[in-house]
Amino acid sequence: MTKPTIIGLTGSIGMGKSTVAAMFEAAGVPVFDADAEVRAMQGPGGSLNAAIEEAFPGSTGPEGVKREALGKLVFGDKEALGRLEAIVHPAVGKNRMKFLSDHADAAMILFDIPLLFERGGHEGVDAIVVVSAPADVQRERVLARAGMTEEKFEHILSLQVPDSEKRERADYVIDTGTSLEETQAQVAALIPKIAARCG
Ligand SMILES: CC(C)(COP(=O)(O)OP(=O)(O)OC[C@H]1O[C@@H](n2cnc3c(N)ncnc32)[C@H](O)[C@@H]1O)[C@@H](O)C(=O)NCCC(=O)NCCS
Ligand SMILES: Nc1ncnc2c1ncn2[C@@H]1O[C@H](COP(=O)(O)OP(=O)(O)OP(=O)(O)O)[C@@H](O)[C@H]1O
Repeated sequence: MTKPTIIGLTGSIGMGKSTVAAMFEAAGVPVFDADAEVRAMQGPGGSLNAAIEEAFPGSTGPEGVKREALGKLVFGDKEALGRLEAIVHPAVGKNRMKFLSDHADAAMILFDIPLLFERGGHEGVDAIVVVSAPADVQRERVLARAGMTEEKFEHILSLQVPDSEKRERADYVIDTGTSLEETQAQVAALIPKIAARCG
């Protein structure tokens, strides 16, 4: 049996990863969403909550991890973020391997991984797709989110490989600074291209 072609989808904060991943999924490509995995493992009864509570006392409750409060603790404190990542990332990696074996017969699968370059995940994928929009569009989108501040946004940006570098390292770039329809058309055109390149 041939192995599925693995697409690694990434992009900086607010660039449109989740939106573009949903477009791939609607086109029939199974999607592994790293952020969604984290949210599930940090939700009510989540498997990571006990370890996170131990490392960050008071950071969880019946609703699971208090994300905004934990974000305030770790975004701005590299050591604290490192401790959180050491709890979260191995669990995400394990789930990704399970997803891969569960979809071993798919022609193509997509990993939506915000920190693909930062964590070296790009080495395990067949095609890297970066979602990107002009910086002013990104800023406007992110600052419109509840609980977001200029300071938090700048700090998160400083933790991520810059958009310009991501674009350079991409096999394909999807522009999300345009309408959703135009982005959708780019996704529809890209799928057969990746199939032809990797198949
Ligand atoms: C600290 C947490 C609880 C805050 O949750 P919250 O819902 O407020 O923010 P959210 O997860 O949507 O992240 C906001 C933005 O920051 C980015 N981000 C999150 N964690 C990191 C990180 N470790 N390094 C760089 N960017 C990050 C996200 O990709 C997103 O663009 C959460 O981000 C978390 O658990 N982060 C650590 C796990 C992680 O690295 N997740 C991202 C990749 S799987
Ligand atoms: N052409 C477009 N393509 C993608 N998203 C768009 C487009 N036009 C507007 N948007 C909006 O931009 C936002 C992008 O958010 P999305 O959650 O997809 O980004 P993300 O990269 O997954 O964010 P994060 O890094 O914070 O998890 C959505 O609200 C989406 O509706």
